[in-house]
Amino acid sequence: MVTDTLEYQSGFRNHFATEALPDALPKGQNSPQRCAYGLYAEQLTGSAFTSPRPQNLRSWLYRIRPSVVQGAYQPLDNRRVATAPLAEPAADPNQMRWDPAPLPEAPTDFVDGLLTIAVNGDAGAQSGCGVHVYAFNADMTERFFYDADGELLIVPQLGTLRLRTELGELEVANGEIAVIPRGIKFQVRRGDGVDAARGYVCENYGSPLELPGLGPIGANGLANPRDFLSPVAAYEDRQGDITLVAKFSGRFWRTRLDHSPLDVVAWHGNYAPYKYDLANFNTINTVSFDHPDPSIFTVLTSASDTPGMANLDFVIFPPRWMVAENTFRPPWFHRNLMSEFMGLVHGAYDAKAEGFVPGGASLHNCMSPHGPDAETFDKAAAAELTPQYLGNTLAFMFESRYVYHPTGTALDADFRQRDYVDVWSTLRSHFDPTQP
Ligand SMILES: O=C(O)Cc1cc(O)ccc1O
Ligand SMILES: [Fe+2]
Repeated sequence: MVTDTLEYQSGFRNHFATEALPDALPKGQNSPQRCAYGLYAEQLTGSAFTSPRPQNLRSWLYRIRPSVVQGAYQPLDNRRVATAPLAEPAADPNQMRWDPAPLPEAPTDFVDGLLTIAVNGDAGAQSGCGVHVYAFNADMTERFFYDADGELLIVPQLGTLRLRTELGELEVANGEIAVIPRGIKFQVRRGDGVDAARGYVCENYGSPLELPGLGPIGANGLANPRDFLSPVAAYEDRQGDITLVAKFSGRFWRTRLDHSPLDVVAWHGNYAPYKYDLANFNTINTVSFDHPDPSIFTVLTSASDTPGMANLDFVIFPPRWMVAENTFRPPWFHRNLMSEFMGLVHGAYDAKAEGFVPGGASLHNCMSPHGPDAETFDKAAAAELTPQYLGNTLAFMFESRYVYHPTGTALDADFRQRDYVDVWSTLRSHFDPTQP
């Protein structure tokens, strides 16, 4: 358990410079003949060297030992985590919903507590994503992890997380998110007083998440850059019998280290983990009529090769005023090209009266019809349209141009709601050709 308060640097993808010891960062250059304190310089890139400047991501790490000091990797069995493309892709047009994944009884850490719900695209082609839930009750102490297949967008639902990364530590609570860029080594512990933790992870195989363009909204709004927080350098100089787990090309691997990989004394650059408190989202919505498209709630987006068609959009449905006049206010019935995975961080979601609970999930794939359940429809069609504050709510969506393939484990899970489609079955025809 960890109790200290952490320090952060603010700004989305800023060029940060941070050192845990004075003058550990070289001045005016990246790779001096000898680094201060006997450190090794190591560059970590998150883009091609030749990526355009706005997409160019790299950091310089000054560490006690370079990352090459490691043993040989051996395969590590992990049947709970899958990667796209699946050997037997199983997408179907049914609407799907799950209760929260059960919390483990036996000691289970974050890596062992991951369970894949669905994947899309092709990790090897750097497109699509994997959607996992995690449920764990043990801290990683001698185990560290990195993911070469994608960056990890972590959405806690139960229990604060302490993310100990090569570039420093972050604490992430319910209502906040964290992003660990591809390749960064880290371990996950529980925050102070947390017994068991649960939440969602989107493993983005595609281009790194960035802030959406604001178009006519202007220079401010939605997620503002200064609210994104990255850690300050923090290192441990610790020997031990350490295991480094890697997710590489769809499989898990492990190697031995005789030291902690969290040995970066100083770093500078724009490739770093970050966190964001969703309460800082400047929500913009209608003040006249009709329910806007949910793209207006985009927090972060990962571009695909086709402009406007995201590899992945991370969208939230935050607390907000509903004031639309002469309007059916909840989400409308719809069928979309984009595929939608949803989760609930807390409270209730305005399209579903029952059954979609915090920690649960739903999947509405390309062109699968969905929308308000029958109870929500009846209430909203009759509601008095006074200004209404939707306070206790925080849902999110991982929306993608690529169809999600649920894993066999998710399809067969006890916590899958096999009768989900019935939430719409009592919607009856009200049609009367004599009543305009
Ligand atoms: O399906 C959902 O609940 C997500 C969603 C919300 C909304 O307000 C409009 C469209 C949409 O897909
Ligand atoms: Fe939808």
